Amino acid sequence: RVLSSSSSPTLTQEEADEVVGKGSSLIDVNPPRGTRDFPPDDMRLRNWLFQNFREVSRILSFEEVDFPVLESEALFIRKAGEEITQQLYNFEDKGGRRVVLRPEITPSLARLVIKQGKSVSLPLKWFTIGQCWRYERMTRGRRREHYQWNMDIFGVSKVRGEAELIQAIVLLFERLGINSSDVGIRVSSRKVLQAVLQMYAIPENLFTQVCVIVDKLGKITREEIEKELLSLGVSIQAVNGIIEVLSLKSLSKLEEVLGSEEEAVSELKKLFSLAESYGYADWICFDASVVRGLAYYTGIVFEAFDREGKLRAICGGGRYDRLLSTFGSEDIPACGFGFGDAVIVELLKDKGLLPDLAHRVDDIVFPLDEVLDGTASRIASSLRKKGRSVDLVEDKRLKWVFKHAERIGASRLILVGNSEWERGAVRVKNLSTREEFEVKIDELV
Ligand SMILES: OCc1cccc(Br)n1
Repeated sequence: RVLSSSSSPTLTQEEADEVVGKGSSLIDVNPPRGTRDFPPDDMRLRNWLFQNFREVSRILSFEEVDFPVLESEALFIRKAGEEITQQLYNFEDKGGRRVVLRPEITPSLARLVIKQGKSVSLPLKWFTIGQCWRYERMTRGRRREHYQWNMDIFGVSKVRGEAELIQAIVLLFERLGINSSDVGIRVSSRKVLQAVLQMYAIPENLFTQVCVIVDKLGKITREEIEKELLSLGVSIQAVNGIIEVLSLKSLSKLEEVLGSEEEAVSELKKLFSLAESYGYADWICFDASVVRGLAYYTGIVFEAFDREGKLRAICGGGRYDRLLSTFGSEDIPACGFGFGDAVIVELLKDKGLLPDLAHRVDDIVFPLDEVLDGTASRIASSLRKKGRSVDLVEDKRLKWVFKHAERIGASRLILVGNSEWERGAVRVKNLSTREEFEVKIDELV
């Protein structure tokens, strides 16, 4: 049996040939449905985006954490009918455990906070960038994986937490060249809906399901929303009241409806006041229709959107003060957001803001004669030890080498030739000034 690296028996060569068919059709070279490869150009763009995520996280003094993509299914079993829990990429592993490829990261963050218990001092501010999965019938041909930047704060109960997170989002956009005329951030609070449900004496235990339904406002018809709410036992008066309040776009109107003593109102006013102090007030707007689709949000919620209205939400988040108790632990106030890697790239494309990230190297070293291949290796090695990126080329015509140098944006072309080498030197061509000169090897830096 052919042993794989994990020394568990895999296919014999004959079995492998049967699978592929000796000399017959090629295997399917595409990645699994709904997933992506990242060839060099795409990987450079992804690294550039993730480097900006990381830099903003550092600037906000967040610490990086990471988790397995594979999690226990139990972490994501929720009864509120969210799309995310109805599309779990779940399966039973060989040990009979129910596991999932995680659909989001917040539950893993909560799990680690609980696990670390008293050993973590609050507040804690963690960030991570990780791949998330869903299993959706490919009828809609949507992706099954994306990468998400998450920033979360545990231990801050005031809206200072949300204000910090929104600044991170604004800083990220500004770093990418996006401004507040391109993108806005809608802000509301689930306490708005909570207050409305109380006005209509709707039982608290329906709150989460109502949130998940009204999150679909704008995505499904008002009739469908009404139907789903009525099926929960919400009266038609309450349905109309809910939709009326959720269509408010003015905080002062909300205050007229709910009163200034209502927590939803005072918290939102505080957040908008902090936004002025942070200097990002022009980015945010109150919009009562924002509830976000995750069951566990309990307070302020927000989402960034492109003002042309062409794209899905760019990122979103909110407060989730009672997530830990759903895992049987003491609650710790928390807030966070998720920022996916797909919509932002569509927005950058639309705005002509994709950066030029061609492959770049410092030097190309090329022996003009194959007997100098050892010398060329020594020169390349010496430059690399000094931290220069070097592309060591051989078996190519000089014409190709010049084209290659242009293509990868090399700064210098270092030609190793017999005559120069006899003088202990090499020929250096500066590819930006086109200057060419001979350099003694021990002076080459
Ligand atoms: O935002 C929902 C979601 C979750 C996991 C994977 C993908 Br693609 N999308």
